[in-house]
Amino acid sequence: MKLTVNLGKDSYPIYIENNLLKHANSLIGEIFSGRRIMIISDDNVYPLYGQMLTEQLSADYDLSHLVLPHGEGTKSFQTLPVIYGALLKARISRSDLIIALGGGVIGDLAGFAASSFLRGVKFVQIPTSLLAQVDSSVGGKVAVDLPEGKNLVGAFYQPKLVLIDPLVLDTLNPRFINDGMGEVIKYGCIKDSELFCTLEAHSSFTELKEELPSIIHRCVDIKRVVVEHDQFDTGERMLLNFGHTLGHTIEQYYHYERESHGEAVAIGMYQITRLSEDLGITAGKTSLRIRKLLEAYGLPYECGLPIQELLHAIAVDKKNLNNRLNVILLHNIGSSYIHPTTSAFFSRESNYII
Ligand SMILES: NC(=O)c1ccc[n+]([C@@H]2O[C@H](COP(=O)([O-])OP(=O)(O)OC[C@H]3O[C@@H](n4cnc5c(N)ncnc54)[C@H](O)[C@@H]3O)[C@@H](O)[C@H]2O)c1
Ligand SMILES: O=C(O)C(=O)C[C@@H](O)[C@H](O)[C@H](O)COP(=O)(O)O
Ligand SMILES: [Zn+2]
Repeated sequence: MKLTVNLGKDSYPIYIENNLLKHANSLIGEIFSGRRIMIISDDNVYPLYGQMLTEQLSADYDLSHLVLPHGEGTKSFQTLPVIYGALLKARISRSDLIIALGGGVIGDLAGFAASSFLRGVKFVQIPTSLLAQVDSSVGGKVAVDLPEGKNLVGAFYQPKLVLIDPLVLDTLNPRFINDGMGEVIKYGCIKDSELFCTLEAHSSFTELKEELPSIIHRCVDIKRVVVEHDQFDTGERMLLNFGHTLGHTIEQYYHYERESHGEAVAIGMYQITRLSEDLGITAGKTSLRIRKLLEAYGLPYECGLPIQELLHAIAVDKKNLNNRLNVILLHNIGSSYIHPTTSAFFSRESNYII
């Protein structure tokens, strides 16, 4: 399956196919005619898939690689000099290429390094986690975290190519399968009630496996359309942030060490919907449907934190504009909108526990 993200001169193809990694070479050759390639990966993924890639590419290119420790802690400002140093050592120039081989951490981090090194080096996304395949490898948001908040330093920088091989998910830890399902459920909530119903009908990842390539395709296609309409996140793209206002603050509160991104977003989606349902904004029973689906796919829906604890981190959310906190709410499943509000939305009951 092939999709194209149409963004004028920044357009790029996305391929989704089992065993794609085995012939990545030819697809990379279609978009890159330079000499040097640096593969950036982590210490879980590179031992599994690095060789498959290097065996194909080493005949045609000067290859180097950088393997970083896995985990969200690596997606930090402190890792950037390590990457820039490796790029300099490998003599990567603007005519060369960076390949991000890994989950969302590697994609966001290597993508940001690619956007900033020499003011921009081409990069390719080879996402290996479910979350990265359905969400982070597409759309060009690249970033690192700061202690004060998620993704606070970043750029919009589109890849030249995205290669999605669903078979690599066979080696992914079940926790991170569930994690990726958090973003899949998000797409159902914001844009696709049919997808949501399909997920309800299967009610576990094992049952869903046969349909996985088409589910990945559906999610990527939803994101493609949104990004084509609003690449720079000034309107419709904010809908992709459903559950993230609370989700990002939960991640930050626990120093990016407790809830994974998908888990935190899962809690965020349920809790914001519970709040908006209480306010009569969202149709009754919507939060219950979300909660049941999160439970079925092994995701949390609460974390026991008083919402007061999160207010300062909510204040640095990137959707906040002109002193308005823009939160993403649902009318009902499949229908989302941007709700401009203030911190009173979150603090009207001071002891609200999420
Ligand atoms: N840019 C975006 O649009 C966007 C969208 C969603 C999430 N994100 C970001 O993505 C990050 C989370 O991504 P993630 O969930 O992929 O985390 P991750 O990159 O940490 O990957 C999860 C874990 O799985 C391992 N792994 C990855 N692929 C594997 C495979 N095939 N086999 C075995 N192990 C494998 C990794 O080493 C890691 O331990 C967060 O930082 C989040 O903010 C960005
Ligand atoms: O691509 C987008 O736009 C998204 O919001 C997708 C989110 O799933 C993702 O977590 C993104 O990194 C959040 O971006 P941020 O702008 O809230 O940092
Ligand atoms: Zn996300």
